[in-house]
Amino acid sequence: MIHLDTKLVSLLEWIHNTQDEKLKPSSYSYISPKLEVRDVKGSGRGIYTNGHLNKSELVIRIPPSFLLNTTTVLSHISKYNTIASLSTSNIYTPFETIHDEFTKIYESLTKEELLDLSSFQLLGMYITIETQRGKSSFWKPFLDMLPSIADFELMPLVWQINNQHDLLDLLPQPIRKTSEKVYTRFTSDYNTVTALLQTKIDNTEAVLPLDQFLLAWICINSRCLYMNLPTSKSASDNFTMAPYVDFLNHSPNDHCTLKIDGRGFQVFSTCAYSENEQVYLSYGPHSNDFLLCEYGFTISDNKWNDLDVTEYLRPLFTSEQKRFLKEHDYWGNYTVNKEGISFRTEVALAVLQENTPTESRKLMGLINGITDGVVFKLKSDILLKTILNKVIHEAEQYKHLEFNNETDLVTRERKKVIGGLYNDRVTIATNVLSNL
Ligand SMILES: C[S@@+](CC[C@H](N)C(=O)[O-])C[C@H]1O[C@@H](n2cnc3c(N)ncnc32)[C@H](O)[C@@H]1O
Repeated sequence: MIHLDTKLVSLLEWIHNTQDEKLKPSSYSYISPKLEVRDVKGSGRGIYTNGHLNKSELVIRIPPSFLLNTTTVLSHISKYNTIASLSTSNIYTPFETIHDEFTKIYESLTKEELLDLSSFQLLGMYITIETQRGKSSFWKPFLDMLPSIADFELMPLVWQINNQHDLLDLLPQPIRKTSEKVYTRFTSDYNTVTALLQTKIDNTEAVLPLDQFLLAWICINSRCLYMNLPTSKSASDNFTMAPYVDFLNHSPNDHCTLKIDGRGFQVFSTCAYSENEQVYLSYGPHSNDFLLCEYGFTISDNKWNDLDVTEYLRPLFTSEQKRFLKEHDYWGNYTVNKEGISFRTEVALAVLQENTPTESRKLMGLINGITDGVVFKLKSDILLKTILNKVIHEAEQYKHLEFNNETDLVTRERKKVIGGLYNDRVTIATNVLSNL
């Protein structure tokens, strides 16, 4: 039996709220009675079956009004604002509005200012504010169930915000770069929202504390699901947060599938389940490097792992070779995985063998798919062997981190995960080497 805590009970009651008279019975929220939320060691909460599930069975449906995205946020804000045109007719918003110091901010935002924000910025600001509004927020049952920052202690973004450079310095270089990009995205969003609020209020730091915006931003990043929205400006804005669906943990293999239509967000099983099985969703074909930087976790034997060898190859190109690669869109992102080398890497290794690549018919033959590039293979393999041996040699020096015995438990777990990333690198490099 699971312990259904009171917050979960409130969430379920809220999700099943049928006050929205515009909803037809067929589009009411639905959570299969054969599902339950349980704590899962090492991965927060997850969804389990408590009975047999058939293949292709509808297991969850969350109607549009309970999805948190630009459409619903703009509809809710427009209740405090004269920007009626931002409200969308099929979104239920409570008839009674509760006014407080925070809703004054909503009142003061113009349509242009709101529409200028990206989805991440708008939702980051909204979640940070609504969390502080407590009981006055329509979204309280959902916000109460979001994780805490402690759930993201493995995420390098958190180390960076806390200035833990000693840990960041231990990361393999390509992963540092990935994490740097996440940090840049975060700071840009935080600065944009802060700058906007500074034009409205005097106490921006109190309304938008860095740590709370950070948590909201990470929750969005790790729980958003992509769907087309009428209010989105770009493809990257097309996402939603979906209560309850967001308890699904990731597995590289699909165990359920999503369907999005006018009735909202629906989840169907893609295989039969027995009782007591965890129901997973694949977040995408993500390597451990990506999962750690974007979601704060890694998985063992991840079939999507790859090894980025760009930094080993980059210094070897002459300026002419570099220009050639750029012109043909093959500059950077050179990877190998357990299956072998990517085509980009194969092209890069071939280019290194041609002093005047623009004049090489062999090279163009390879790029255009006319030849199989076998003429380059011998030298490519020799160079690749040198690089992979270097990767292994470097990684061997950090692998021990996986078995560190730090007294501080958080540091121990963080170092373990770093050691695991080096181990992943050794595994891939060894695999590729054995096939050369
Ligand atoms: C969409 S949420 C899934 C529900 C989440 N476990 C919770 O407690 O709310 C995504 C987050 O769950 C955790 N997670 C998901 N899949 C995981 C897995 N396979 N192993 C470890 N943690 C996982 C990570 O913290 C990730 O950022």
